[in-house]
Amino acid sequence: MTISIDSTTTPSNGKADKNGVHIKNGSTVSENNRAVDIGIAVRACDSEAVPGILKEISSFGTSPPTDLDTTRLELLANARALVRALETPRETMIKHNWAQPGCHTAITTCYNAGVFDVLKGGPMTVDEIAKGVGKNREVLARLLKHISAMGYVQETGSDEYAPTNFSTALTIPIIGDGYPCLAGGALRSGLHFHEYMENTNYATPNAELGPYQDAFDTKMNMFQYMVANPPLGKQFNHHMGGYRQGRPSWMDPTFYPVEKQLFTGFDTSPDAALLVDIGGSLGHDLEEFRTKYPDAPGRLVLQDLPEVIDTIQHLNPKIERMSYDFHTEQPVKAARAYYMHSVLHDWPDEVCKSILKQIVGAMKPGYSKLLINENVIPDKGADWQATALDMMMLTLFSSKERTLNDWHQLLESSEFGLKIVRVWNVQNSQESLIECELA
Ligand SMILES: C[S@@+](CC[C@H](N)C(=O)[O-])C[C@H]1O[C@@H](n2cnc3c(N)ncnc32)[C@H](O)[C@@H]1O
Repeated sequence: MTISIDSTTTPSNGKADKNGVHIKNGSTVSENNRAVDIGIAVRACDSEAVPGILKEISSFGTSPPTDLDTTRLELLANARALVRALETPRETMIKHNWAQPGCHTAITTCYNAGVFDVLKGGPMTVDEIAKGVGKNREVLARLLKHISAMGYVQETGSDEYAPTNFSTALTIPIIGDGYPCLAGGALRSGLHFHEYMENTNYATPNAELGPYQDAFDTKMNMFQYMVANPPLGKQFNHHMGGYRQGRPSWMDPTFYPVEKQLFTGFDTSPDAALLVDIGGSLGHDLEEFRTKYPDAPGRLVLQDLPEVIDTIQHLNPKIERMSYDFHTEQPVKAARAYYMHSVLHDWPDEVCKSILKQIVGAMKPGYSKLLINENVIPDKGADWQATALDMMMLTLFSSKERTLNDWHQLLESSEFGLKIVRVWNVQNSQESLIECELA
């Protein structure tokens, strides 16, 4: 069967451009669709691939060691490939447009209502859950039904649910807070991005008046907006603590030889700084460093905006808290290493240069290092988590996850006199450690 779109019919409140493309509310529909048979939308996306994927999966045996992250990730990649191959395009389209956004909505609302905290003691009925959280039963029942249909809580009876490891993990604030934080202070920008691009004729987004400012009708950047709209700021800081859990960490000896690169040759004078974490949020990285290297010499300094530093409740007393705006003079001079984790990706090159200028001004030639913990997007075969983050950077900050070439261009720009000494990485890590020194 062939569907046809009547080329003489323009949507009543839409318009057609000179290519015959219908434009309505910022969306476009190409008339080329007329050539495609609807049958393709209702058959498995790639039945021919299914036997090969199943063979690959069966090669893992009946009880693969899923505690080994490499095995687990390979199996997961195959399982995802199997789902994509078996789903029809129509099903995938419905999943993207109804099921996944609906699931995010349902989880966010239940999370804010405290449902997952109560459900931890389950199985329990919706009546019991609604009573436990003191909220409207009718809506909770519908939200839970969708979360269950998506497989994230377990249905144990009619309007009765049991927790899963996923729903229980949501009760840890650094895991669960990502939902209300992104729902309230971020995702709107992505939802309106296509309109922003249409309105700007697909120009590279502008950082001052970008998609975020457009969608949120604000002059603030995302950090400022979240701080100005509590509890988004606090939730964002939790999210920063959560997204990195379980990933390979640069401070592990198999990733970066910390002792050889940082401790050897360290200036042992009393006020010498070992590591300055710039834009370090609540200090999760320095906490991890302190735990992994309890006898490390020198000061550990945590720097972030005062609104963030002032919200820190628990921090190892050996870590110094310092309110600092990274566009101003770096107060800690000649540290062994200045460190930034997921900071430069938030900003376009011009803003990064302002941040880098302050660091370079404080570095001691032949001694100080700049350590950047970020994605280095490969030319081929990029990881989906890294490209997902790139979409966030594009729509939230008009910035990007950088390729190796991008990093060379930014960091080795002649105005700084920096050179990349080495890019460190390990298997299964989306992030790298880019080690720089003054040239
Ligand atoms: C994406 S978060 C990364 C946080 C942390 N490094 C991590 O990886 O979990 C970026 C951090 O930069 C901080 N930041 C934004 N603007 C800043 C500024 N002008 N000066 C200092 N820190 C800033 C934010 O408050 C936030 O904590």
